[in-house]
Amino acid sequence: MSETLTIAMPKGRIFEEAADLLKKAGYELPVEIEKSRKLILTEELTGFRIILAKPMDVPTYVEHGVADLGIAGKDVLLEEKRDVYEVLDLGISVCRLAVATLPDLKPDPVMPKIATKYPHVASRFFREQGEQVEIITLNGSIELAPLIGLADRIVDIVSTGRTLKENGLVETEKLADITSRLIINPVSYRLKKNKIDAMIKSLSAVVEGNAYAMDRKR
Ligand SMILES: Nc1ncnc2c1ncn2[C@@H]1O[C@H](COP(=O)(O)OP(=O)(O)OP(=O)(O)O)[C@@H](O)[C@H]1O
Ligand SMILES: O=P(O)(O)OC[C@H]1O[C@H](OP(=O)(O)OP(=O)(O)O)[C@H](O)[C@@H]1O
Repeated sequence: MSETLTIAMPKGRIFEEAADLLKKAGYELPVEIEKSRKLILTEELTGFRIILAKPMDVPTYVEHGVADLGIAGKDVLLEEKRDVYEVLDLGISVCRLAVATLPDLKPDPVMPKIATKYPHVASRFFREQGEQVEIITLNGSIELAPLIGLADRIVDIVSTGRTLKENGLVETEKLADITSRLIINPVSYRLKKNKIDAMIKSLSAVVEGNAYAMDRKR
């Protein structure tokens, strides 16, 4: 039997763009993937197996080798620092990690509070800036924190800037540009090198084609 490749795909907003890339690269996805509640799906023809995971958990599945490959946001990789190879910038789910605040807020002069879903990234950033802060970890709706008096600033994803604008917040610093990446388990890469290299090659061609099309649009 030919060896199976298992890929951890993030549910949620990355899924559609990632699925589109895979299809364009010649990897058919199981037909039921759009409407099923199943979390493991196999493409019958190729034996290609897909597990559907929370975006933050994708690197965990790949590090432990239960998935050979995965697709994860750079934000997640910066936060988690897992033992995986990051082999390709897929150029999808483009956004940035940034600091934002209310424009007229008087920050706590002793120990400003920073609300975020990315406590490690935020701690590193403020440590490097030489600023002492208290990190408050939240799981979502981060923009709420300064509005309700829980934090002085936030570190969060900004894409269109609409969420900041509609909540009267302003971006003050950028921490990192973010896109989704293809990650690989180091052992899988040794054992299934040919198949994985073939996938990297065909995905790279699609990513390059997309970037070229974007450039032409500008
Ligand atoms: N507004 C956005 N625009 C573009 N990309 C984004 C945006 N927000 C997040 N992302 C990227 O998409 C990834 C997944 O985001 P998503 O909101 O689906 O996940 P999540 O917030 O971790 O999951 P959940 O909402 O299920 O808890 C992030 O890790 C980031 O790389
Ligand atoms: O700049 P924008 O285009 O407005 O996008 C940014 C928003 O998108 C993400 O939130 P998400 O929708 O994932 O919800 P969450 O707050 O529950 O994480 C992020 O956390 C911001 O809140």
